[in-house]
Amino acid sequence: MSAAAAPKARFDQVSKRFGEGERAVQALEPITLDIAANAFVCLVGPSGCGKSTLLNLLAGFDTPTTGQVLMDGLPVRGPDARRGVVFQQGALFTWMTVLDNVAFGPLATGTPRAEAERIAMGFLEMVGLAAFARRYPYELSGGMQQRVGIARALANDPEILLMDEPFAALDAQTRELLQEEIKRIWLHTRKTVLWITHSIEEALFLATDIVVMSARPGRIKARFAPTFAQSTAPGLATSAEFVRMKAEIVGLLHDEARTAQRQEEAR
Ligand SMILES: Nc1ncnc2c1ncn2[C@@H]1O[C@H](COP(=O)(O)OP(=O)(O)OP(=O)(O)O)[C@@H](O)[C@H]1O
Repeated sequence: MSAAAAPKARFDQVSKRFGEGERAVQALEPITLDIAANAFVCLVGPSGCGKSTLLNLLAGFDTPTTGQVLMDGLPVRGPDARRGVVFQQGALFTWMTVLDNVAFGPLATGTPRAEAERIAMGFLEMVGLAAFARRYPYELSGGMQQRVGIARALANDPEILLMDEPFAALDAQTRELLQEEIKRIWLHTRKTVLWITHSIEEALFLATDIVVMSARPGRIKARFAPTFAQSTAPGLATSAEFVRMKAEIVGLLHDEARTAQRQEEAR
């Protein structure tokens, strides 16, 4: 019998507490979570349950209070290019062209300019923005800027993509189109992804693994393994299995959202 494949990333009994004394916030209870290589993991949970905290710990932006965060079995000690991060707002360099934004990572690691631009153009083509390479971010819509952000993250050839509500600021139509694009890119690259969303439909559409978190202090309440990420067929959201799973996750989140609301009111 073959041993189970080692996870790409692991949260090993990771907890996080912010601050000291009476004002301290226990953001995460000890959490153990494996992220398999090539998985598309979506974190869902009520506001303030610690989703961004978890993602930031894996990014290396912060350190756990207890436990450890591992990538390929080794502790994460700070940000590095093997993990690419995309935030809610693209955080592009406003003074650089789209091409230079995407070429920035390869240039920073010493890739000659011609080669860096070739790499950047390849990813701009992948997100459908090759024609906008010489434009500046302010000339692009919010959705286009997010696509540049994704191309920029991919250009660094990270082993894991960390996406903190990357589509939250977009309108519903743009969001749907970008979800299709992300699915296409994931099917093509099979990058390991950790993705935060408040949209259960988005999670069902994209994820191979949905992790439902409880209200703060964050714990893992349930996990689901939907199969819709493998399919680009139209009408997935109306299939019986999609509707059933969505209802189950909505039900689980309902009580947690109530608890989170009460916590907010008590603050
Ligand atoms: N740097 C910090 N200092 C103090 N408290 C913090 C800090 N960062 C996060 N918190 C608190 O930790 C808890 C978890 O926050 P986090 O941003 O991880 O939640 P989230 O699930 O991503 O929320 P949302 O869905 O609203 O983005 C919250 O109560 C938040 O106020």
